Amino acid sequence: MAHTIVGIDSSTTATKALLVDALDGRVLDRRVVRHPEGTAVDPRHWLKACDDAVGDWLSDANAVAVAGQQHGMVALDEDGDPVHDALLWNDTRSADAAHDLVDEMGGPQACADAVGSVLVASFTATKLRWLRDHRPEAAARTAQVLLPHDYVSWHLTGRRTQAFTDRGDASGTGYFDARSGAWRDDLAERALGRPVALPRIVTDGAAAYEHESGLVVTGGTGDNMGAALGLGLRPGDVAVSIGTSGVASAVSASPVADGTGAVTGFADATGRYLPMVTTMNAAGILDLQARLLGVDHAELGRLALASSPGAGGLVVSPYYGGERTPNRPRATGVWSGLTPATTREDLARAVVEAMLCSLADAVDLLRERVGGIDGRILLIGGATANPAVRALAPAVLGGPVHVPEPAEYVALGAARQAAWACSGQAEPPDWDARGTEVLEADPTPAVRETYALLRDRTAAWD
Ligand SMILES: Nc1ncnc2c1ncn2[C@@H]1O[C@H](COP(=O)(O)OP(=O)(O)O)[C@@H](O)[C@H]1O
Ligand SMILES: O=C(CO)[C@@H](O)[C@H](O)COP(=O)(O)O
Repeated sequence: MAHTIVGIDSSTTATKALLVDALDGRVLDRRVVRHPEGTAVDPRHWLKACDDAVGDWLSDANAVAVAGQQHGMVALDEDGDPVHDALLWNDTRSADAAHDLVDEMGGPQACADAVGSVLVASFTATKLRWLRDHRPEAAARTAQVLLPHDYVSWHLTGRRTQAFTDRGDASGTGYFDARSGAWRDDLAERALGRPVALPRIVTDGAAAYEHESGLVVTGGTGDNMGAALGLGLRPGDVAVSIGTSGVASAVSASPVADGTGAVTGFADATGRYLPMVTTMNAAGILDLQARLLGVDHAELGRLALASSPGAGGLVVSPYYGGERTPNRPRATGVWSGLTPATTREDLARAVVEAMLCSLADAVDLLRERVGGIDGRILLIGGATANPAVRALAPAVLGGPVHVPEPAEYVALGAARQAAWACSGQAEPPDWDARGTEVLEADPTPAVRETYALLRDRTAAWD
């Protein structure tokens, strides 16, 4: 029998599927199917994208797992059909609901103590509250709430079992106690205004469902937990992901409850925790800048590298779509320092520097609020392919940056979880670590200083 595993990343922009050798984690094939754009999406698109990406791989595979964009609200009726578009992690319409829920829970620290994180608009609970207040007829029909990865995993079982999730993704809902690993049904009910069914929690590395063919479906996890598993993230290291979101994350043996809200105290996919700092404006602002300049990513990178540190005095506050870190859901982008001498090269450089400054803030917050993070910075995610991002990352982050060999680490993490379930072992399989390139550059602290000035000056403008 073939020993193959399928790992799926159902991300914000696309479904990325990997066919992997179960024994050593070698990637045998890879497919990508894009998702619709926007922050509210009919979740059935993800099922079709999954089917199209996976094709006939499952007929021969031993196991499959899905890791998915965190937090999205998939509200389903009694028949399992969506009552509303899924509101994604980067949809900020529930910012007021987040504020109200945190107050109702007794304030930020009490909220973090209860669920591991201080709720912001990204969290599923806030989206349920928005549904209650703005789409009451849809809220009244909601029988079950799933996360994006749960919805796709359930589909892969043919819906022959009760829907399921894992503690990693559950910890991003706002109605799950990350410390004890149990649902807080009362908080889900309080958010939606009525009782609602939640998926069963599948233990890390366990099978959630086995088809008659022998194909095992495992619990899956959130995309950032998947990336940590795929990378084999070690204690002390920080993974910096530059996808639609910007993320700084680290594994931790103990739970984190940061009442300032900067660090979200998620669970991971191996029985530990994954404290994280997340930004909402990462690769997307490079995409927009490339469009505005009428160039592709390669040319954007070339232009940025042809400018100089500080982009000729141009500084950007990159919170174009509202921001989560800092918590400024109504923010828009701000450019400062345009002069008659500003060049296209400066316009490209300024956004790359701004995006990296925002990630450097995220790394600093993680290091300040979580102990023992003194290891490597590992850079992953789509925008890591950009030569300007690679060249400027060590300069802006102020030290060496390790870039693991290009791979879909979220999908690889899902595959590793699926292989783990087949192995029957207590720990995930010890697949060979991928090679890492070390990037170094002279630090440019002045770039971060001017960024911080603009960030703080514009805080009152939202
Ligand atoms: N060479 C590049 N330079 C800059 N951004 C890039 C490059 N290649 C891909 N991207 C961007 O990376 C993002 C996708 O990254 P990915 O980690 O897959 O994100 P997500 O998990 O949100 O789907 C997209 O915004 C894409 O345009
Ligand atoms: O909201 C978060 C983490 O809390 C995001 O990291 C989402 O999980 C989406 O990730 P990408 O699609 O950008 O990878």
